[in-house]
Amino acid sequence: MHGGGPPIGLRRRLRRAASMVPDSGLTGPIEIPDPEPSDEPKDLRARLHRLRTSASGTVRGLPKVLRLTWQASPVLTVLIALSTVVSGVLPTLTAYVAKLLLDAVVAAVQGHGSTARIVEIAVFELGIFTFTAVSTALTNVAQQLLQERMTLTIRHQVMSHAAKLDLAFFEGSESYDLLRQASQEAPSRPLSMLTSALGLVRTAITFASMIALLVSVSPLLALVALLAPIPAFISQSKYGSRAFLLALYVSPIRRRMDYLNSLVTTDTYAKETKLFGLGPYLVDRFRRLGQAYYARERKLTTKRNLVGTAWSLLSTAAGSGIALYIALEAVHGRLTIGDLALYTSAATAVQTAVSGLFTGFAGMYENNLYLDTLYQILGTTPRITAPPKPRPLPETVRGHVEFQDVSFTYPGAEEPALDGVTFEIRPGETVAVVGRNGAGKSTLIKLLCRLYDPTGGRILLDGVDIREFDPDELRTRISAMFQDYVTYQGTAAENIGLGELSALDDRTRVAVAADRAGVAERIERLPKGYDSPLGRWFDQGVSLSGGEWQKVALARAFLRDAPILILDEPTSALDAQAEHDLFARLRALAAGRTTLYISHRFSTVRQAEKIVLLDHGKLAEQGTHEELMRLGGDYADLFTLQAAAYLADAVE
Ligand SMILES: Nc1ncnc2c1ncn2[C@@H]1O[C@H](COP(=O)(O)OP(=O)(O)OP(=O)(O)O)[C@@H](O)[C@H]1O
Repeated sequence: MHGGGPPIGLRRRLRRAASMVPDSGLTGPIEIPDPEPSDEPKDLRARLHRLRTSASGTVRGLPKVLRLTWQASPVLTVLIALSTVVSGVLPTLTAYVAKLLLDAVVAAVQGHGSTARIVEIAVFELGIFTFTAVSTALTNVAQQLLQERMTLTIRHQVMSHAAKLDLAFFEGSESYDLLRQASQEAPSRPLSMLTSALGLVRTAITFASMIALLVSVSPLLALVALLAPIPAFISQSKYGSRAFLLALYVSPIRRRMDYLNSLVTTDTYAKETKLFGLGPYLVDRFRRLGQAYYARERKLTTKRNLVGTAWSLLSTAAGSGIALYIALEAVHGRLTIGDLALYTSAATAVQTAVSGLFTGFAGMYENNLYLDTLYQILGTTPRITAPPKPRPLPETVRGHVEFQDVSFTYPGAEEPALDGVTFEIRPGETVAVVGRNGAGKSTLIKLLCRLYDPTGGRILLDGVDIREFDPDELRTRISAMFQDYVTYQGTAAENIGLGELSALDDRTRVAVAADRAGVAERIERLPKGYDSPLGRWFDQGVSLSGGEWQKVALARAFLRDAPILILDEPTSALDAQAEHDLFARLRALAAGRTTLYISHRFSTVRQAEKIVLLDHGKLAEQGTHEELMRLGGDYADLFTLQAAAYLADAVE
């Protein structure tokens, strides 16, 4: 188990909670599972054991937190630690000075004390109050600054680490929550963890010094002050841990509520929700989920507070009994009025300290669980890395690509996406990959870009296994447009320039790339030309059509002067004319470059020098258009099917 990870019992319960909530966010039952675990022994020994396990896990999480806060700012960390110790002693000191003052006043009233002594104590008290105020202010400043520093440091760490992670991490289903939590929740956690831990230290100091002070007055009083808060402590620990469990159990429900909320309030979904009339259905589901969540929360909050109050009344009764006893003792002169005041403030302080101990620990425990996700992300190492001695890529890559018996199965998948694929692309050749949906075409491209490594076989570039190169360097020799290309919220020039960072500000190169993609004229017509912001995040952003966005993405791919060009369905959103123009230009563009494109449109596919047909991950046919037509196989069938549809339309 991870040092600070949830104990195994909790993990099991969480898994069960997750499995009890339906996978779909849209349908299925909405009830929340009961946070009370039923399959775990509830006797005292089992409870103590659970407490010990979670306590040791939490304590083991501390050094890592200290390292994080130290990294963020050593000065602020020391400042906070110092002020904690000081503020731990201050309440005891204040109580003691108050006792001295009272005793001095009583003595003066009885005629055997001096006013000078009272003034002396009052000045000392003023000093303590001033010191308390200053140290509280300093602690607040240090805490706020440290929080900001920590948030920046951790978000920076998560971002720079995420930038190095493999595509597999992002495409895996578990990563979504991890990344979201690490960037949204985790930054604030280390400081809360540290504050809770320091709070514990402070409380412990107050507690110990108060008890010591009480012992000096009367050991019996010290014992009673120690025992009185126990009932309150027990009820706190019971309901506090339940509240935490509930929070964890309802998080899948809250996530679903967030999702439903975004479906109704986000522009991208608005068209469909309106057309299919989903609004009332989604809103009602949100309402019912919210009700179930609230009902459970209400039950727990009410019970926790009512039962908690009942238990703490016991403590209060015990405390008041003692206060009465001291009062009577003071009347008889066996204790002083100052002792009575001291006991009153000590009893309150000890009681607050006891509940503080619990809250502090519960806070640490909870923070530690969140931090676990942070460590999990920071501990994930990319698998696709450069070999110890990467082979340098030649200055001019010829672009000779060979797939040799390449197989690939996605992590967690049962069926292979590619199965023993062997084919060759000669330098400068243009190859089209065709096949039905899910045949493995995009997977082929991901492997060539080394976004995944084959599970079997190898891919050669100019005769060298691509795993021998540094993947980052390899990727500089490849330019690609993916099926799900990105629409950046930036200007037209930036949208194209991101294809080659060194050319980001080179307006001439950007314009040439735009021209190649057939979008130059459209960009020039925009209000600010290449400086027009695209996308709706901007006040004056221009909304491009789907096909225009695709041309911008193509321009981005064309900007990079790489020996290998990969286009995954480059014309899916283009009109017939634009598609024709693009392929007419592609010939010139692809000259001297190895080009691989995926397309479902056979009119464009037939122009390729070689066509590769994938079927269920296997290479089924390859050759030129004429060869494959003569073969009369799957390609010929698909081509004829599409051509017949066009012809039928033409005849009608
Ligand atoms: N990230 C992934 N994790 C698991 N399985 C995946 C992943 N991506 C794709 N697959 C599966 O791998 C198979 C091949 O997918 P791929 O995207 O390569 O198909 P394709 O030929 O490009 O399809 P299309 O024509 O629809 O774009 C599919 O069965 C798909 O379900």
